[in-house]
Amino acid sequence: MPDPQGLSARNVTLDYAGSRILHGIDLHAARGQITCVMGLNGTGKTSLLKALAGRHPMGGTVTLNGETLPPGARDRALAGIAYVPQGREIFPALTVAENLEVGFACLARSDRRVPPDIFELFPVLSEMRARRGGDLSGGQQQQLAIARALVTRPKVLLLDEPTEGIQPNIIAQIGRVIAGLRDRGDMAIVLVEQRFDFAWGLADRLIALRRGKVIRDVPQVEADRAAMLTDVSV
Ligand SMILES: Nc1ncnc2c1ncn2[C@@H]1O[C@H](COP(=O)(O)OP(=O)(O)OP(=O)(O)O)[C@@H](O)[C@H]1O
Repeated sequence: MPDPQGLSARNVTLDYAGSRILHGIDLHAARGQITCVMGLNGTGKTSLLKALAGRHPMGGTVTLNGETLPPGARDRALAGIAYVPQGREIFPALTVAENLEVGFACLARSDRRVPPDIFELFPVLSEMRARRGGDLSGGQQQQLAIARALVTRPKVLLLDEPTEGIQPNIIAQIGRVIAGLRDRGDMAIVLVEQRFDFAWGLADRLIALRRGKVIRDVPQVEADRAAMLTDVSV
């Protein structure tokens, strides 16, 4: 029985300059699970995450644990939605510590500290606290982007292609961190991912998008690997 707690989207639509990109998306990302969204390039995966994060105007509704969320990135962040964008968006001239502190903006003053478990999850960030974000490798920047999102103690973590441009040993490490966050049981994770095997290995639920519509939405244990692969790559 899936946990009814989590993030639900109903009939989400999104337009760019009058051109419809998302055509009424429904999804539920349960707390304590990884919901993986896959699909071809340009099919609307990033747009969907931006809509959920309040980064782009959308139609439809988004609820978190049954409460309807307001529009807008700041209010969604305050409600517990954290977004790790494609390309990471690290501030290159700020140090690792300063990049992490960017996450403080949506925390009460008394909560403005980096939880110590962040450095347990990403020991390299502890070693590199004083280094500039721009001096980090791609894999280190990805770890910093996820850590910055975790600083806000989110209820929902939206991850856009965290393995893009990253070497295989770091991909495996990032996979272990994402699985570990899921296993804590208190967060709904939505993962947009192009690497099929990575997604297949991590996901509890798989959603295939095509041309801005959900064409498959299935628990991983019930999914047909070949059918899913066809959905997201042909
Ligand atoms: N700011 C924008 N203005 C206009 N069109 C856009 C904008 N951003 C994306 N698009 C278009 O919207 C469609 C969906 O793009 P989106 O980036 O959401 O897809 P995606 O599935 O994440 O692709 P990718 O895997 O390449 O990142 C594409 O046709 C893209 O060209």
